[in-house]
Amino acid sequence: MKVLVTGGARSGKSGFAEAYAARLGDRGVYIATAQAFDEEMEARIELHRENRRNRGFHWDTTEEPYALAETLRTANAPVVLVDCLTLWLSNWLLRCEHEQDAERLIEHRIDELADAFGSMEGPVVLVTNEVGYGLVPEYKLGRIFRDLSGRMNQKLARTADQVFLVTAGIPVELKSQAFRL
Ligand SMILES: Nc1nc2c(ncn2[C@@H]2O[C@H](COP(=O)(O)OP(=O)(O)OP(=O)(O)O)[C@@H](O)[C@H]2O)c(=O)[nH]1
Repeated sequence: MKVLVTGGARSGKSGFAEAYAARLGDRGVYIATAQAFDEEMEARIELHRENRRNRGFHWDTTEEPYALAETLRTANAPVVLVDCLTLWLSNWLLRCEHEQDAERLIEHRIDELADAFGSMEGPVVLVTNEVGYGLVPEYKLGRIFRDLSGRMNQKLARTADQVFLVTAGIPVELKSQAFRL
C-alpha cells in the first residue's frame, strides 16, 4: 500500500499522515528529512517527537535529510512514514545550487526516490507539500524549487495507490486504491 499525502503548510497533513500510517501497521519507522538550523525549529522538532511518544504508537525515528531512496529501501518495519519530501527537495537544492546541472541532478534523485517508493512491499506513507498555488517566485531558485516540487509530486502520485490532499485539516481522497491515473 503506497500512500501520498499532500497539502499546504499547516494544513494538518503531517498529523493526518501519521494517524493514517498508524492504521496500516502495529509499529513503524518515521523518516524525518528536516534539519534544525535554529532554536525555533529545534523546539518544533522536539514537540513532534513528544507528540509521537504520547500517541501510543511505537515509532522508531530516522533522521535523513538526503539519502531518502536508500533509507526507504532499507527501512524494516510494518509501516514506514516519510515527512516530508519538499524539505528533502530543498535540502538537495541548497546543496547543489551552485552546480551547473543542479536541476538535472535533482531530477535524478527524484527518479531514484520514485523507484524506491514503487518497489516498497509493505505500507508506506509519504508526506509532501503543494507549493505552486501562490505567485510565480521572484527568484530563479524559487522557480526551480516550485517546478521540481510539482514534477516530483506528479511522479509519486502516479506510483501511489492512494493520494490525499489535506486542506484546513480535512483530507480529501484524490486517488483511491481502485482508481489508477
Ligand atoms: N529532524 C527531525 N525532524 C522532524 C522530527 N519529527 C518531525 N520532524 C519534521 O517536522 C516537519 C513537520 O512539521 P511542521 O513543519 O510543524 O508541520 P507542517 O507539515 O508544516 O504542518 P502540517 O501541514 O500541519 O502538518 C517535517 O518536515 C518533519 O521532517 C524528528 O524527530 N526529527
